[in-house]
Formats: sequence, structure tokens, C-alpha cells
Amino acid sequence: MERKVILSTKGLCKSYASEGTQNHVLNGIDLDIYEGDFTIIMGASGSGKSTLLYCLSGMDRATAGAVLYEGKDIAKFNENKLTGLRHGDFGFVFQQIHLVSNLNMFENVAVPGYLGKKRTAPEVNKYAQELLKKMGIYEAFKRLPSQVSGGEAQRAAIARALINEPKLLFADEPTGALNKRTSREVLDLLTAINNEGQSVLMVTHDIRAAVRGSRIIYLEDGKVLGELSLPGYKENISDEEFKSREKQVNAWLSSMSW
Ligand SMILES: Nc1ncnc2c1ncn2[C@@H]1O[C@H](COP(=O)(O)OP(=O)(O)OP(=O)(O)O)[C@@H](O)[C@H]1O
Repeated sequence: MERKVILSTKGLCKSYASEGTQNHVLNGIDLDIYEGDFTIIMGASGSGKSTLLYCLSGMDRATAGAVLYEGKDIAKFNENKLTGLRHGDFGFVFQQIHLVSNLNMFENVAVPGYLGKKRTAPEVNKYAQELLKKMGIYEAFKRLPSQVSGGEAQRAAIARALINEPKLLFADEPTGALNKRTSREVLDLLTAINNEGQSVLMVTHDIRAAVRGSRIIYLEDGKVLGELSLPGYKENISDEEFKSREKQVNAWLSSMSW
């Protein structure tokens, strides 16, 4: 069965000017991102992972080449259209959580829904409550971000990213600031929503996060060096299956960084 492409890049290049020279960070990336996948971007520090995520999601502009979304090159969108795309079509989760400090957990999730205008306010309220329940933080409904743990705040950030039902959820090191247990809880949630059909693209250094992927892409010096496809990760995976998957990913990563 042919899989649907959500985003694709053609000859994507990104350079930054620094101290009179050009730093060529992305060097001609041709890539398709598929619907339903849990796509992982890996690579050494500085290989261009976050820059690729920013260019794919319209948070930054390519220097050359195209980023195609629904047949249109978003690199050519004006600021207004890019903002609309980021708010309406994509969702974002970052290592730094950035909840609005004077809004409670429910409001942090619901407000982007009111702004998204895809649903009426009562519909947004209902959906925000559903998402808080799904993320296991309904009890923290009325608490301010300063009154919850890092893991709870990241779960609220995931709920917020999902409120407008994004075509693609981008996650940049979402567990980078969390301890092992809360990282696992957050990864379990991302796995669960991916198993329900949500397309996810995640940048990570962490192999325990990468094993969640159905496709892992390895960047080196701003180019795709290789990729690995894996069967979808099941939420009730046994320890044995996890270890064998981890071994496969580790062996592949060693071959990439050889
Ligand atoms: N806004 C910017 N201005 C100038 N240079 C930048 C900018 N953003 C990134 N860079 C440079 O681009 C290169 C790639 O950065 P990027 O953050 O994409 O790498 P990364 O693979 O995500 O790294 P890490 O794993 O360390 O987060 C680095 O050399 C970085 O210094």
C-alpha cells in the first residue's frame, strides 16, 4: 500500500552567516516524511537535527531547496501563512517546556484551541479536558505550571500541542530535561498517540527514545547518512522485545557513526 507523504524536502540547504563566513548546516536534504510514522532524527551534536526540524516545521526558512507541504513550498510562504501553518497544522513539544506561567494547566491547553478557531469554545473546553485525562494530569487541572512536576508540565505541553489536531507533531528532545522515569512516561504517551494515528517527528540523542520510532533517520554534517525502518512500537512491549529492538538500533547506530 502506498503511504501518504506529509512533508517532503528537495535539496534542502540551510546556512548561517557567522563572523563573515557561512556555516553550511544542512547540505542538500531530500526526504519524505510519511503519515502515521513515528519518525526519529538522530545524529551527532551539531549535525543539524534541530535545524532540520525548524525548516520542516516553518519555524525557520531554508536557504535553498524546497519544503513541500500539501504540494506547496512553505519556504516561499510569507510570515502570516507560516504562522497559520505552525498554529493550525503542526504541533510542537520542546525540551524547554514554556507553559504560560499565569495560566493554569487547563488554560494552557485550551487557549491555543480558542486561537486555532477549528472548534467552538465549548468544544475546545471538552477536548482540552479529554486531553488532560489522556495525559494523566486531569487532577492538576487548576494548578499553575509552578505547582506541577517537570513530567506533568511536559504532559500538559503535549496536550497543548495536540489541541488543534495537528497533521504532524514535532518534538525536539522532549525528554531532554526529564529524569528516567518521567522520560519513560512521556515516551509512553507519545507512543500511545502515535498508535492512535498521530504522526510524530522527534529529534533525540537518547537511544531509549529512538527505539520508539518506526523510522530512524541519521544525519551527518547536514546530510542524510542512512535510515532504519522498524515495526511500530507496541505499548505493551515485553522486556525481551525491547532489548532486541534496542540491540538492533544500537548496532545500526554503530554502523552509522563508524
Ligand atoms: N541561529 C543560528 N545561528 C547560527 N548558527 C546556528 C544557529 N542555529 C544553529 N546553528 C549552528 O548550526 C549547527 C547545527 O545546529 P543544530 O542545533 O541544528 O544541531 P543539532 O544536531 O540539533 O545539535 P545538538 O544535538 O547539539 O542539539 C551548529 O553548528 C550550530 O551552532
